[in-house]
Amino acid sequence: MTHPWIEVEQKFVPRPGIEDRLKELGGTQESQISFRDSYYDTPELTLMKADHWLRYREGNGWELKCPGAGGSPGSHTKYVELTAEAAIAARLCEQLGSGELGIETVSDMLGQLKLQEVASYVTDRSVWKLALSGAGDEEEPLTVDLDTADFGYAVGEVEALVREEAEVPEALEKIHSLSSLLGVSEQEQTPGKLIVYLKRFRPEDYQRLLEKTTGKNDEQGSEATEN
Ligand SMILES: Cc1ncc(C[n+]2csc(CCOP(=O)(O)OP(=O)(O)OP(=O)(O)O)c2C)c(N)n1
Ligand SMILES: [Mg+2]
Repeated sequence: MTHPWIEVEQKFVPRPGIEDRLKELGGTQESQISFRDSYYDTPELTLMKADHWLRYREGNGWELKCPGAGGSPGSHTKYVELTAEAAIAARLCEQLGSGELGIETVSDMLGQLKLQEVASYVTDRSVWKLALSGAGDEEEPLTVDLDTADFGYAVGEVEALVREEAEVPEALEKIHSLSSLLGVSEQEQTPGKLIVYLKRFRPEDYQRLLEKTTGKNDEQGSEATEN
């Protein structure tokens, strides 16, 4: 079986003129897309509290982001993204302590696992690719996503996808270099769309998430602010 991708990313607040800056740095706009994400969890937010993020992305299907090994110090995050339904189903059973359900499609297990929709919104995304000068031809360029959610929140992210844990430090170095060229501060803690959505529209759930027991991801939770 192929390893799932490890997604290493840093979010930032897109400042005016960001597209011009990306062009100056040799970036090219790859696509402009629009998609709806619907996030699911138990009424107690068991998954999110354990840093697991289950969503249905229209056009892509089910996706589950789980924490990568080793934690995520600083302002970046690192997640393993599962997209194979059987793998997602197995991880959900494990995480929710339900034992084997004998069901391999996520839609069919929602009811038994008490998973319900907690957020749903459309994102307009402008996708940019940029190779840092000095990087070899064979190097994967970095991706910069400029997102605007339909509830009026804009956020950017610099992202690298790697296959192996050993590639994470190099990916981080590249992300930090590009972030600094884009004028993104190392200390910047920019919340993602879902966190801002919960804060605005599901404040009780947002509080529940903030009150989660101490763990390695608390630093992200406690420092998140809505800009
Ligand atoms: C306060 C706080 N913020 C973020 C997290 C982590 N987190 C929150 S929601 C969440 C899931 C949503 O991930 P995100 O990258 O923000 O979504 P999006 O950019 O639309 O998807 P992509 O196309 O990149 O796959 C995570 C990992 C946390 N645990 N606590
Ligand atoms: Mg992201």
